[in-house]
Amino acid sequence: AARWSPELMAGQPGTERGVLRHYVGGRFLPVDATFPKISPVTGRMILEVAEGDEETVDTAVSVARRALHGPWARTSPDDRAALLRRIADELERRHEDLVAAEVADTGKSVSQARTLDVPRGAANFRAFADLIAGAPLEAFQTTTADGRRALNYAVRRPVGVVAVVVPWNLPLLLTTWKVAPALACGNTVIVKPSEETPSSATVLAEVMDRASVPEGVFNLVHGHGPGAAGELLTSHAGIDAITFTGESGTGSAIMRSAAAGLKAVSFELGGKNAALVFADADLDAAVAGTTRSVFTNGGQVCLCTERVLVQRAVFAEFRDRLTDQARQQRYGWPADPHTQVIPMISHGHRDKVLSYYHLATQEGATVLAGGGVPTFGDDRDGGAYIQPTVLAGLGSDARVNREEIFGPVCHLQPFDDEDEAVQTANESDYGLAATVWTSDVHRAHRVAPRLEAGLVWVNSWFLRDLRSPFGGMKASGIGREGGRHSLDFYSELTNVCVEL
Ligand SMILES: NC(=O)c1ccc[n+]([C@@H]2O[C@H](COP(=O)([O-])OP(=O)(O)OC[C@H]3O[C@@H](n4cnc5c(N)ncnc54)[C@H](O)[C@@H]3O)[C@@H](O)[C@H]2O)c1
Ligand SMILES: N/C(=C\C=C\C=O)C(=O)O
Repeated sequence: AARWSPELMAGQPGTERGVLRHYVGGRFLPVDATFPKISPVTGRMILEVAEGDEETVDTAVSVARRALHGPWARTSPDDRAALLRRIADELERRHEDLVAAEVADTGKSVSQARTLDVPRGAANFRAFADLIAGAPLEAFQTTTADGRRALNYAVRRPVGVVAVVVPWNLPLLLTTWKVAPALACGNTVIVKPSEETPSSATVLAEVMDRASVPEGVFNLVHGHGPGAAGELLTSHAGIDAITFTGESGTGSAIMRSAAAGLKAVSFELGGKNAALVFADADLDAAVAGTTRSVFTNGGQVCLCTERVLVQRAVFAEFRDRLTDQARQQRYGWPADPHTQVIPMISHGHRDKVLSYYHLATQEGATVLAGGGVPTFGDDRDGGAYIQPTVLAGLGSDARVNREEIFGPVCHLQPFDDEDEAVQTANESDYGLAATVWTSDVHRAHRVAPRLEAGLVWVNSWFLRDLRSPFGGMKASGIGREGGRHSLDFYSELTNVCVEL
C-alpha cells in the first residue's frame, strides 16, 4: 500500500517554512520557539510547531477579551448560526487537508479520518448552528400567593473568554465539539491543542480565517501542557471558563488552578468502560460491535471498551471469536483504507500500554492474542505500533481492570446473572461509557439505567446524537455537553422579573 508521506500544510498561511503557527487576534504569528512533531508511524520528525509562552497566552487572552466587546457582542443568535454554517462549509472544502493533517499527526487510518474524525467537524458546527438559531428563552407567567403578578424570563449571555484544552486522540472532532457551542453562545475561545496533534487545529485556524470570524473570537496557541501553554492558559486570571478533555489526573490539576478564580469547568476525562454481553445477545453483533469498541483508533478513544463481561453460558464462544478478531486486525500504512491497526500516538504512550501488557502477565492473566510489539521490516519499526491484545483470567481488583490503559486491549471476565454483571461493571473509579448486548428489551431497559456511566449503548457503540447529554460521572468527568447542555455551560443566564 502507498506509504503515507504528506506534503502537509505546504503553502497555507498556518505554516511558515514548515513550522505550524499560533493564530491570535485574526493573524498567524511569526514563529519564535518551536518543538518537533514526531510521526507515530515512522518515529521521524515531520513538522515543527510554535511553542506558546507566557506572552503568547497573555496576548491571546487580551485580544479574546477585547473581541467580547467589539462587533461580536452585537451579533444575534441567527448571525452566529450563519457564521457557524459558513465554518462548516469551509471545513468541508478543506476535507482532504484535514484528513491529511489528522493522519500525519496520529497515524490513524485514512478511512477512519475520512468517515469519523473529519466529518464530525462540520457536523458539530451545523448541530450547534441549528441549536442556537432555534433556542427558546425560558419564561413564566407568575402569580404569587399574595396576589402579585409578574412575567419572568431568562436571557442568555456569553460566559466570556473560554479556554479549550483538548487531547490527541480525536483532535478535530473534540476541538470542534467545544468550539462550535462556545462560539454559538457568543463567547471567544483560545484553543490549546495537544502537543501531539497540532496540524488539524492549524487547518481549523485557517478555516476560521477564511470564514471571516471576527478577529480575537477564535485563537489558537500551540504548546505543551504542564508548566507550558496549557497550564499558563488554564490558570490565567483572564479566562472565564475552561472546557477540558483529557486524563483525569490532568483534570484535577486544572481544577486546582481554576479554584483560585472560581472558574466554571467542563471536564471530559478518562474511562474504564465495560461491555456486558448476555447469553441472549445476537453474538455476531456482539462480537462485531465489541471488536469495534475495543480496537477503534487503536483503543485510543475515551469511549473504548477495556473490560468485557460475558455471561458464562457464552463465555467460551465469545472469547474465542473476539480473540480471532483481534488476531485478524489488519496491519498496513495509514494511507491504505483497509488498515485497522494504527500506532499509539507516541513511543511514550506505547511504553505505557506495553507496561500494562506486562503487568497483566505478572498479575496472572492469560494472553489470548497479542501482548507485544509487531515487526514490519520497514520504516514502521521506528513507529509506535503495538499488537491488538486480548486478556483473561483476572478479577475486578486487578490493576489491569481498574486503570485506564488507552490502547488496543481488553480483558474478558465471565458473570452468571444480571446483578453480578451490573455490580462488576460498576466496580470502577470511572463512569464514562458502557455497552449492553442483549436481545431481551426488558433486560436492556432494566440494566442500562443501573450502570454508573454517563453514556450507555444497547446493541451498538459510539452512535451519537449531538443533542443528547455527553459526559461522564465519578473520575470520568464533570458536567455534560451536547444539545442544550452545551448552551447551559457556554452561557450565563440572567433572569428578569417584571411585575405586571
Ligand atoms: N471523556 C472524553 O470525552 C475524552 C475524550 C478523549 C480523551 N479523553 C482522555 O484523554 C486522555 C488522553 O489524552 P491526553 O494524553 O492528551 O490527555 P492529557 O491530559 O495528557 O492532555 C490533554 C490536554 O491537556 C494539556 N495538559 C496536560 N497537562 C496540563 C496541565 N497541567 N494544565 C493544562 N493543560 C494540560 C495537554 O497539553 C493536552 O492538550 C485519556 O485519559 C482519555 O481517556 C477523554
Ligand atoms: N465527545 C465525543 C467523543 C469523545 C471521544 C473520546 O475519545 C463526541 O462524540 O461528541
